[in-house]
Amino acid sequence: MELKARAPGKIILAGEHAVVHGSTAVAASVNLYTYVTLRFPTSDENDDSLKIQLKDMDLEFSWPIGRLEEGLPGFTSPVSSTPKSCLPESLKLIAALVEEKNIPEAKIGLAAGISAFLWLYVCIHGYKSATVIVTSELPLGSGLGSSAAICVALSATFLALSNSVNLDLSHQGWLSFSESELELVNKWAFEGEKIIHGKPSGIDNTVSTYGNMIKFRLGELTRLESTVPLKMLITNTKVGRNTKALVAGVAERTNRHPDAMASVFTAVDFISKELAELIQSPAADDLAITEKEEKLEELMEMNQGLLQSMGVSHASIETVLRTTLKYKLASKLTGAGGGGCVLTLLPTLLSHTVVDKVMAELETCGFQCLIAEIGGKGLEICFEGSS
Ligand SMILES: Nc1ncnc2c1ncn2[C@@H]1O[C@H](COP(=O)(O)OP(=O)(O)OP(=O)(O)O)[C@@H](O)[C@H]1O
Ligand SMILES: C[C@@](O)(CCO)CC(=O)[O-]
Ligand SMILES: [Mg+2]
Repeated sequence: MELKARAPGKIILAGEHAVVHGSTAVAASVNLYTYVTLRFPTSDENDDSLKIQLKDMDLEFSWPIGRLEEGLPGFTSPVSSTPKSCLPESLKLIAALVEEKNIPEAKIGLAAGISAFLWLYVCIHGYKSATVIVTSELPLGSGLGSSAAICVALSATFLALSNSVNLDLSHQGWLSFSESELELVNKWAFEGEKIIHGKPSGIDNTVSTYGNMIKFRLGELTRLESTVPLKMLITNTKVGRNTKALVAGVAERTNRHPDAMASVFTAVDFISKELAELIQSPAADDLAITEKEEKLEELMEMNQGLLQSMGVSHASIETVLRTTLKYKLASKLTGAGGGGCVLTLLPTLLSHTVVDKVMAELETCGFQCLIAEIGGKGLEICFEGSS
């Protein structure tokens, strides 16, 4: 039996980092996906190992089942219906199993993703042979939620072939999960994100699971329907960074300046709530849309200023801000910052010539530009051969 899942990346329109500290944030899925295929060997294949193939990087890691039983004991009767947190003792055992694979130094960031994979798999399927294949359209570690997308896609394939989910195996093409199944996948994916991020808010896995646009606060999501088209230019500065370290940096700054940072988080909360109201309020004509876009630009600028005061901007992000401002366009970082991706609102009436010019200028700085569709579908699965 072979099954494939795809889970989208995301942009955060307002509220990253502050959301970890209890503020509201607004996020939307993007039409770039991580794909995970799960295959159990047939009895005559005689394959007694757990393998993960990272196709885009031409890497494969594999553990004999006996090595998993010995290195990560206690999973002879796995439970897929109750998401389990990976405690520090188990994380140490997993780290040892990953270390044995001698991941090339330049790709060492992958260790976190491989650890999340091992945890989710062993919790849900125990010591069962399988091959897992991963491909992704998302840049890794760039603020577009690659860690959440892989955790959602892994959890979905593992759960779909467990006894916690009932699926129509004859369905052709991409298939959505039921609400209760999505909730279960999202909870497991959050456990994976905890391994990668340390202290995630859960917004990234939630928007990847459910898709569309959401308002999120303290684990609670509200679905949003935008009345404006919302076209965003995404500029990848290609400056590598790691969400776990950036989230930890904001927590340290909060410990040093608790009152000042509490005010920053409160300001972000108001910005996110206003932004959510704004994008949902009716817009009768072009004038109303333009007015909304202007307000949205102001909120993005204010949020960026507050992200700077949290210490998560970067010289490359500032270069994008300065460049887009020359064309009177507003931008903010998206995701964890420290490099990674920047969003620029492209107003509805903006001419193609200006868009082309700004993109060309950003690209001469060595950045990569893309205009992604936002607010599309969330997690979907498909039985191989039918997509
Ligand atoms: N396709 C993938 N294959 C293997 N590991 C992956 C994959 N996608 C993500 N990861 C893991 O997630 C890490 C990147 O996660 P990180 O949270 O730092 O960035 P991000 O999720 O892309 O951005 P943000 O959290 O700001 O949205 C990678 O270093 C790797 O460990
Ligand atoms: C930086 C952060 O707020 C968003 C990363 O996309 C972390 C999180 O919410 O888990
Ligand atoms: Mg991430």
